[in-house]
Amino acid sequence: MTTIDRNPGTVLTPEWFECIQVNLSAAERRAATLGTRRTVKKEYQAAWLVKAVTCIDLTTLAGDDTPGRVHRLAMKARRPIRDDIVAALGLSDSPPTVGAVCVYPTMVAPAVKALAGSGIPVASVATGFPAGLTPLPQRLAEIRYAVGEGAAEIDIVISRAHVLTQNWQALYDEVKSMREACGEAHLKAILATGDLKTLRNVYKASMVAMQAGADFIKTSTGKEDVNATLPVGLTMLRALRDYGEFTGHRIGFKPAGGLRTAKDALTWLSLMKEELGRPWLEPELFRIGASSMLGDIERQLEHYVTGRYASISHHAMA
Ligand SMILES: O=C[C@H](O)COP(=O)(O)O
Repeated sequence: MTTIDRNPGTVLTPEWFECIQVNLSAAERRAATLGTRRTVKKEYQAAWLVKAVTCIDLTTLAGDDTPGRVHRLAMKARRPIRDDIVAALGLSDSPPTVGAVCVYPTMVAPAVKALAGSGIPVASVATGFPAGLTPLPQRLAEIRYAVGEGAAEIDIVISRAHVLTQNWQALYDEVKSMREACGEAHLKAILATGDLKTLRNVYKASMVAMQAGADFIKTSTGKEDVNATLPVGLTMLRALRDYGEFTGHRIGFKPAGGLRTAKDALTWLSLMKEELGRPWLEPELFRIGASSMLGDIERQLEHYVTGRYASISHHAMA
């Protein structure tokens, strides 16, 4: 795995975002053509789908999660594609694994245990996920708990109120304190973009989170009414690119929520490649947060190697 230098952040610099304008119809137009204009076929599509698998944060974030479910998910994370398909793809020497397994804090320990020796990191949501409305000291304590249990990545949620009231200093201070609580664990800042009302707010929140030291910016919790959309993704990637131009730092991106199909994976990979180029097609800089996308990808790969579609019930549900 390539190591990317962590984002040290900057001081809060409103000049980088306060006058930003985002053209909604241009963003929507661009998003609408992405899945049609650029299509990858046959062996290229298979290669892209394998790439997508390596970038998945395989997720379970349900009230009825149990150590047993997390264990099963971890086994799927180790072997996300069936052995016969992997063999037919010629990948048996280095079978793909997923980018990470993402769980609630109390499920970190079983996940770490089940993934021991695999090199697959455990990501934990924290900070009062999904609403983020518990008091800050408890939110920071939750990060420290998850890190103590062995989480290598922490998916924090921001206080949407700070964005909706344009209180950039409060948002910056919050994310910076969370980054400090993370220590060596990487911080992914979930902006919950479906709650932020405008693309301008999405751009500004992205920029403030990066200035406060976020290693990744992530669209959604999967629990908002509207989760990852392409116009939002495009806006966040423009902020990420601008931040890179200002600072020289590469920040990761994670669309999440409602992404279910192989086609979704291909579309988001296309967006990454067009906006940021090849370096962002690696798990160090790109993750897809998904609880139920892997089954469709495996099915498409099976079709590629056998020429037939298996029933969806033949594949694992993740
Ligand atoms: O962070 C990941 C999301 O919670 C996953 O959302 P999903 O269940 O809609 O795939």
